[in-house]
Amino acid sequence: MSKKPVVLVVMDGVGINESKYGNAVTNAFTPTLDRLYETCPYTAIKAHGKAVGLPSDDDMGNSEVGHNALGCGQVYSQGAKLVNESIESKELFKSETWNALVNNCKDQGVMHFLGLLSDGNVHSHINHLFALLEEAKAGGVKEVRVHILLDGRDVPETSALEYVDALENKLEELNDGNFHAIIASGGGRMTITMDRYEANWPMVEAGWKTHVLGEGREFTSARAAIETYREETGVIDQDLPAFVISEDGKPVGTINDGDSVVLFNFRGDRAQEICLAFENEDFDKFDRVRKPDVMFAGMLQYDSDLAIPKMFLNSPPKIENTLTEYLVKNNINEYAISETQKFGHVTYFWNGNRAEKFDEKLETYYEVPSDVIPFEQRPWMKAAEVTDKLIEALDTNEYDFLRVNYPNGDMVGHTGNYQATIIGVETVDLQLARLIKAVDRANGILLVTADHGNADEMYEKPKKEDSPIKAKTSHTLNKVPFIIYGADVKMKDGDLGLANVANTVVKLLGLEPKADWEESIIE
Ligand SMILES: O=C(O)[C@@H](CO)OP(=O)(O)O
Ligand SMILES: [Mn+2]
Ligand SMILES: [Mn+2]
Repeated sequence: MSKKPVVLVVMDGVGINESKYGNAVTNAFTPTLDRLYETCPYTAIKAHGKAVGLPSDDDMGNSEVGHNALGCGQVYSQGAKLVNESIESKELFKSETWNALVNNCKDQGVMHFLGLLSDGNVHSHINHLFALLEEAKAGGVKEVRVHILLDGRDVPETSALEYVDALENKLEELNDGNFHAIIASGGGRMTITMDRYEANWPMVEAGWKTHVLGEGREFTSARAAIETYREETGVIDQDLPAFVISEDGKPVGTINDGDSVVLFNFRGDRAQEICLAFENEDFDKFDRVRKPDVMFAGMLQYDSDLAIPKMFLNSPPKIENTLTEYLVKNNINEYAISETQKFGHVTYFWNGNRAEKFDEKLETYYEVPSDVIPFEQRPWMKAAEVTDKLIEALDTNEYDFLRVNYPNGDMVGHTGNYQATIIGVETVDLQLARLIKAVDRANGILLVTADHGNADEMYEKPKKEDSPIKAKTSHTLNKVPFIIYGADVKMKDGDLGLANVANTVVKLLGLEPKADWEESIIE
């Protein structure tokens, strides 16, 4: 077996885009990446759509599906697709869980729907909410409250009103003498409720106050809240403050004993914390003030090892037979590192949404705490600290396979700040330069890739030639690089994607490629 350690770098959100327009990758000063492209075998691989198990090729890639594909070598139907199918076939509404939720609240209580309101299809889809509303009415539910998280991160940065209007129209169409559904609360997805990896619990606390307790600045409609906040703050949708809808000085939709609550997001990282707040008896992350006795369910089970949440409307994809599982069986010693914002990406998503390790001895995780600050103010994030630790690990010569996620291209890219994103990409390039030296010392192999694009397209495509520049905050449909440094190998041509990486790693580690995975990228 080869003794060369393999180091894999995920440059989160760094895709390949031929156009230089608003391209914070090609317009950044990246001497290291440039040198790698000039001197190493490389190819471009798919990171979006069907290649990563999404419903269609119009779906941009994202970290969950990207890391799943990288870490398991197979293409699984992902949450977005599974939920579409179970809604279309009506399986979801025949489920015991759905019927229990409806029966729980139809005579006395209220049904609450909470989630991200857009058609981004990364965490949720507005059509799923519409189907839930229709079926709640058909099932005899009389009172419904909708708690909306505004997106602007998977969809254009100031598009919230389009989705709010669409929802208000839907509610108007459904409301009659027997059915009464209204928006009750909301706020930007980066200010309340949707924190991840315990980076910022106060965000979840703010969400709890808004949705459950009905405490916060009051407005008569979601539109009024959004318009007022936009005027007062000038921030984009994801950062809009929280709001509570009230009538005659009273919030219209607090969450109370006997109610049913459905979190309609299907992706797990940003869904788990609020689930814990609803479900855990001995919860200590913040003072809930009041914990209503509700029937709570998620669109999916977000973590099946830890059973979060306990009730769910769809089973998650059962991702099995992963790279880590195969490597630890072969006694390969692994090391995984990132900062908080992407820590679960290189551990939990990488291992097929698995929180537990396969082998405590052979898997080492290291998390560098992220800043809690808008990342356009610190586009370098914790990249240097992450590299320090990674180099330290590599220098021990104890690890055979090391992986790292640098969040900069993505997390800074999502702010829509072009200048900061260029600095983010340059930061990653600087880390690659440091890593190459350490890889040389270890006589190792360095793989450089990404999970999807983001920084490669920082401006929306102009509608007309002279349209003003509009920032783009979402991921892209572009391919991502796959570069191999330190090994004399030949790349295959053809239609390759993220799922082809696992067998490539296996080959470079000198192991037998797995026949039931997508083929390796190298001959
Ligand atoms: O921030 C997030 O939640 C998503 C975008 O919705 O980004 P990523 O998939 O890169 O984590
Ligand atoms: Mn990502
Ligand atoms: Mn992202």
